Amino acid sequence: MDNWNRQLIDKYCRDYKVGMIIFVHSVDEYGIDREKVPGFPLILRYNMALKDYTLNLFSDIWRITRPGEIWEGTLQQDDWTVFDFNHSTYEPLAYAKAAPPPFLDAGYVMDNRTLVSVLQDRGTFDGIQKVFFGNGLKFWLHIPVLLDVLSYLSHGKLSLPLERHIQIDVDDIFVGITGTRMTPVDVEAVVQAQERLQQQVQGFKFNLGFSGWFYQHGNSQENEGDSKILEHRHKFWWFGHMWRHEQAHKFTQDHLERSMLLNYQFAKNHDIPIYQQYAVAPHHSGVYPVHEPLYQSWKNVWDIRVTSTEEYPRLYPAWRRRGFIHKGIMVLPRQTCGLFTHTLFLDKYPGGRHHLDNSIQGGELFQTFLFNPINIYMTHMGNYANDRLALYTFESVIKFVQCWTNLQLKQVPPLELGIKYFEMYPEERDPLWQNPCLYKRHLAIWSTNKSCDRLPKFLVIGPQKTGTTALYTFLSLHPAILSNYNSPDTFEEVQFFNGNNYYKGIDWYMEFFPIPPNATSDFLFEKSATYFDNELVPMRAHGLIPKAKLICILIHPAKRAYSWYQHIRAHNDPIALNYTFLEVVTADDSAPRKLRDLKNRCLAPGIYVQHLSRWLDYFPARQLFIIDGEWLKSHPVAVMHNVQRFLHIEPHYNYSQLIRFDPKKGFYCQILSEDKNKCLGRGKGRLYPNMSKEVTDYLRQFYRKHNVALSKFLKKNQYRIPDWLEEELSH
Ligand SMILES: Nc1ncnc2c1ncn2[C@@H]1O[C@H](COP(=O)(O)OS(=O)(=O)O)[C@@H](OP(=O)(O)O)[C@H]1O
Repeated sequence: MDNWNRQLIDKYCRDYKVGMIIFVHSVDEYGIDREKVPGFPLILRYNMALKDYTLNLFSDIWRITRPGEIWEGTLQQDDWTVFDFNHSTYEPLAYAKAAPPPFLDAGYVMDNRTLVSVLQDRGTFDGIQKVFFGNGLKFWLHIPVLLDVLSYLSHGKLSLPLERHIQIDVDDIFVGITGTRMTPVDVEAVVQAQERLQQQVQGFKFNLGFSGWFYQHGNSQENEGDSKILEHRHKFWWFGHMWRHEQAHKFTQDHLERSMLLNYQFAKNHDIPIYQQYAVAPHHSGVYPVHEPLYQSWKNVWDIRVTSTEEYPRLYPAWRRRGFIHKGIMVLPRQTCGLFTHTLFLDKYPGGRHHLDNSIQGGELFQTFLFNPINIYMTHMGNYANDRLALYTFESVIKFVQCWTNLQLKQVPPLELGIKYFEMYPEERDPLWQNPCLYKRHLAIWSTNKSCDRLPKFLVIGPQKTGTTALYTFLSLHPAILSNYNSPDTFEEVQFFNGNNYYKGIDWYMEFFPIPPNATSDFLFEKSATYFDNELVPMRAHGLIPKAKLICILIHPAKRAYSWYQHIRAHNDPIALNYTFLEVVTADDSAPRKLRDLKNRCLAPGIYVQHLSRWLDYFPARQLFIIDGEWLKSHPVAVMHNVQRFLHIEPHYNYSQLIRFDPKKGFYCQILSEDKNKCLGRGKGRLYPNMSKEVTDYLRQFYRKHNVALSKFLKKNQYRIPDWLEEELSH
């Protein structure tokens, strides 16, 4: 780094007490095995092979990481950097011994001293705290160390809690083919393992999921195993499934409720304690993508409030899994423990036993514990039978976690866990619905009678009062374009992606669309003029219909604001009736709150550049078409020609045969017959006085900088500049 930049960074770090974390790579140049750091009493020694790694017991950095153990044996990489220093600012964080390099030169002399592989600089030398890692994060122990370093250098701001909540679901406790199910000795082993785990995980109990129909469906020993489980039933938590383990998405609510009721009755008959308000669905089916009847049946039969899945937003990558709340049911992310329905024996473990052991000893499973304050795991009954792979896995990883970390493991009932999760991650409460057809796994657990063809291919996004209804009407005249059905509340607008309708889910949304007779050539669409300026809509629309095209209309923002004011006056808005347009747009901080709110609702949508940028954060510019609203009024035939080209729609219609200017209305209207037109209602194309010069000047000033920015934005993204904007900027 050149000197000037380096000085700037150093000053920044000193002034704001910002620390540095430095990963030092060994120099890959023959003959260079050590270097002095210029200006520092520090020497880097390169390309070392190390063994027997240990942490400095006396460092005050440790929070999550627990020092005191030795990671024995030779470490994998042989290009470690170690640190020699000569100043009290330095304090070792980790040490190791030198291991013989893989290719020994003649005359090689083993260095038996303790070598420093992670070094803290307390900042007394140059005023900046630093931590040097003599290698990257491939060595597992550097990951918890890094977490502690982050916490330390951020003065506690970047810290994960020490508490780790754990829940282990044993799914399908009676389900499994003969020969793979639990026998009485397996059940005893589970009970004993649970007792051991209770010493390490406060409040621990296995959480057993059952489908009653399968009870006593194994061989005689396995049936005894089933009875044994019930003998011990009060030692566990239980959660209900479908009676015959059905995949929820294939069934109606009626069927699901009957199935759940049978299972419920089974639990009652066998005195199984079910009071946790938790359930999971076989194969994640119906949880996500959401099958509404499952949620409803859960509520009706079991009063379920919490569930978990690996499928939201997608199975891979596991670290991106999130939760959401739907219809009052908390859906928590479930973690991967490395055991699946089919992994029944340790020697059949995919990739071999060492693969599982690596995952436990610092690898994926260990890191899952490390990074997630809340962990829900699931395995199936078969992994508790036979060689009891699940018990081995969980007991080993918990032991490992306790050996190398200070994490406090505990378990709380699922409802409490759900509440805790969303207190920790409130931003995850709202779901982000995605298109089930874009992911094979989701498609496989989505109802076969649903189809993504019932989702729009394009959206007219607004903003309000720019001519969106006229465009909607003109579009609907095209034989290959099908609009949504009307909503009883919001008429031709569905208003799904903004506001509370979004929480009703995608089934609700799809009900607004016909099943297109020809899915490839037909274009479903909807227009909701309030989409344009809503903060959440671009993200949500992109989540569900990322390939959709978008159309928006821009008129002069002052004109738009005035039309909107007239619109809400016509709808008897008390504030708009009480205040003139000038009073609304010039309301300052001392004005009543309701007036200020109205002003904001009136003017904010017209800051077009802000909203358009947000849309382009999610959608590529080529998917968005911008119409000059003045042209839509005066030359709608030409505009519709361009819209059809943008949509690539066939057949290409000449709109002069469909619409014509109606002198009485003063706008273009649909041609019904030679002498009859059908125009938009009285609410569109209202008559009202012109804006006063005073308010025109005021708004011109108000929007000036936004319009300048808009023009730059449009140019940058290769859009045509609307005539009204050209003219505005020429003033
Ligand atoms: N063909 C045709 N017929 C009638 N009106 C037309 C037409 N083309 C554009 N306009 C202009 O559309 C304005 C209403 O805009 P919107 O339909 O977007 O309003 S809304 O947001 O849906 O309420 C409406 O605004 P006002 O003039 O203020 O009523 C019209 O100027």
